[in-house]
Amino acid sequence: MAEQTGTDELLGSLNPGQREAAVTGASHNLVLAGAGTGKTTTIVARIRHLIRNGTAPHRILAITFTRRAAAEIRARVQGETSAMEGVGAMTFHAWAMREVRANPDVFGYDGWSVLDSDDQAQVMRGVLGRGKRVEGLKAAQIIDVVSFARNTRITLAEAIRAKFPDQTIDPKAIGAVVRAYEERKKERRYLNYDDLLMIFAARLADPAVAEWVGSHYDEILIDEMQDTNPLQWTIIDPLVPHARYYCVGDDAQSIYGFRGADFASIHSFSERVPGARIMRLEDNYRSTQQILDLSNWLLEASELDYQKRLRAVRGSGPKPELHSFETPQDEAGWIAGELRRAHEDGLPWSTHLILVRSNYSGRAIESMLVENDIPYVFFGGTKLLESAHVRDVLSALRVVANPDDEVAWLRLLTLVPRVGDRTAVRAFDALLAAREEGLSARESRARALGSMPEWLRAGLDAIEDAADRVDDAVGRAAAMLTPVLAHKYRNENWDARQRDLAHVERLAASRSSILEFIEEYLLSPVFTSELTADQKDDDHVVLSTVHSAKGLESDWAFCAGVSPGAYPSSRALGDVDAVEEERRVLYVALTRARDRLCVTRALFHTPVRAWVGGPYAMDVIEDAYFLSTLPDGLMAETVHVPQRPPKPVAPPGLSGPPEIDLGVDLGDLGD
Ligand SMILES: Nc1ncnc2c1ncn2[C@@H]1O[C@H](COP(=O)(O)OP(=O)(O)OP(=O)(O)O)[C@@H](O)[C@H]1O
Repeated sequence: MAEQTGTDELLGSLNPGQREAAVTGASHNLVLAGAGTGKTTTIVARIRHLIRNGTAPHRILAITFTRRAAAEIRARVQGETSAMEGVGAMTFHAWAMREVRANPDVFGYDGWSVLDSDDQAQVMRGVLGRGKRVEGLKAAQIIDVVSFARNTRITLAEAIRAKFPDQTIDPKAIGAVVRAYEERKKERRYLNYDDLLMIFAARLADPAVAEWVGSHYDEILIDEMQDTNPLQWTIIDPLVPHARYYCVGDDAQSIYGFRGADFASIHSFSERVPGARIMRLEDNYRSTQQILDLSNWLLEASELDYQKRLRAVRGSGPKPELHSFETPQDEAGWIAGELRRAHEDGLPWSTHLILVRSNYSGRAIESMLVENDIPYVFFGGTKLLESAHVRDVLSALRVVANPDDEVAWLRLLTLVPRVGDRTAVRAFDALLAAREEGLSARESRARALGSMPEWLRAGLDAIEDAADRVDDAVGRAAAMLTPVLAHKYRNENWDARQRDLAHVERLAASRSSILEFIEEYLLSPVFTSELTADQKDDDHVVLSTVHSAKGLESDWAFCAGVSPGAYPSSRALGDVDAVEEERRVLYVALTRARDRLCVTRALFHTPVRAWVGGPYAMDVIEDAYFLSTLPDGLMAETVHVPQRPPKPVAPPGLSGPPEIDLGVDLGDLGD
């Protein structure tokens, strides 16, 4: 294809390398670049450039890693002009879901419902409870290893060896359990996230289907290419002859290996996508050179050659700070204090980003932010559709959308006062029997739920009547269950939970079916605090797990919990690839700050030693700790010794232990 020539004002602000990457005329392209070098900026410029040169927005598809990234690309492409509206931007799962759901004739599986990980574990527990056992593994671990096998396209036996190298578990027992689980899924018409990708990929293997799907798009852009896995490649490969690919990635930011991502695949990109042009960007526009020196050092300390040395366009700034505390509480308290001080000095809350390793470690910071009245959004906190009260309401919608959905039925039925597990199972069996006789869903409910309160049947019928107005259906489900939920959650913040239900109703507006709505938000979740922040003060601090921090940046970034046993995680020790992935997690965290980077850690706290635990001794953990070889001069170090109040000394007249009668007064029992 000839190089395109139309211009967009955004192109004028790019450097020559970025500009070249944005206007490339090659059919397939890979932009391979380090943190903060403008990959997202370049994708946005590319899409705008394509549209200016005549590509219809709806023929452009941008695949992103999260819903948030998709929304950002859409917003930045559109800018002020409606001419740019209509670009598809979504995750791989959302894309697969959309194609599969929109074309049941091509893909099948109409009316099958998608389970999230908790529900999958529930189904697996059901299988394990029926006499099948795997010593040493929990339901969720078996689900994980199956998913790993499918995403990396290896056998279950290989996945078991990779995931549990030191454990003596019986692979045959896992095999038997997994077979039973798969049968159960089929009976109940359940799909999981991987199934959607597999259905899409399996049909794309038919060249006629690939040609047809490819004909919907002129260009498919993929962000965060380093985190694509072999299963996703089975979707990418068949479309190579039919669409143009524009992929963007950074091998040093690959942090999803544990889910099967294979960053090496971007090194063989030009073999997999013949004729692809590879372009590199090296100038970092985000951070000061001192922040990049630390990040560069971290990568250079690796045995792998990442070939990355970031240069700061912005020049110098203060050294990154390293703050050591006695306990995680001291650490969180100091961060909250810094934020408050900065705010009092006139800096907006949005100046700050706090990065944590896990949801669990985020909670300590979260409670400190609440205590200090600091508005925040937590990317990585509770997912809206996974919180208990929302799942309760969704169960009523799910049984209407898929009457075979056992997990949802049992959840719904056990919400009914005085209905326990046994009664719920009996009612479900009666429902199945009625359906097997050929009764409709509504007739089956009328027959099988005879002993249940009238509101349940009437409520489900009302939801079914509104099934194609999904927000109305959500409203009806919430109204039906409000009395029981208000009681169930009476001591657990019911008011806030009710607000979440109103959010769910709002999100459901304009969705075309219950299943589509639920799947969309299960596959690309929103966090509860994202929704409440919309309504609250717009100015807020962002607290994020590093894994949810892709693409984020801020003037000040606090990387919390950078302690021995956390970087690398002691669970990764002994596995070279896993330790390397831990390095990249820290690299992503360090490269988020523009001006001030504060790395914090709790060093002397004995419970930390107890938590890290595992088979490794503390000296092994300390040796592996990335910052144990930190050269002098890269960071400004402060050790915070807590100021404990002095112990009061008693005057001499008060000393000498008195003898105190510690016995209880027995009253007249002693007589
Ligand atoms: N040519 C440029 N001139 C000025 N600023 C730029 C330029 N390119 C990018 N930037 C700015 O640099 C910052 C980083 O850019 P961007 O987020 O696009 O990088 P990225 O490569 O996607 O980063 P990461 O992979 O680390 O998330 C942004 O604030 C962006 O506005």
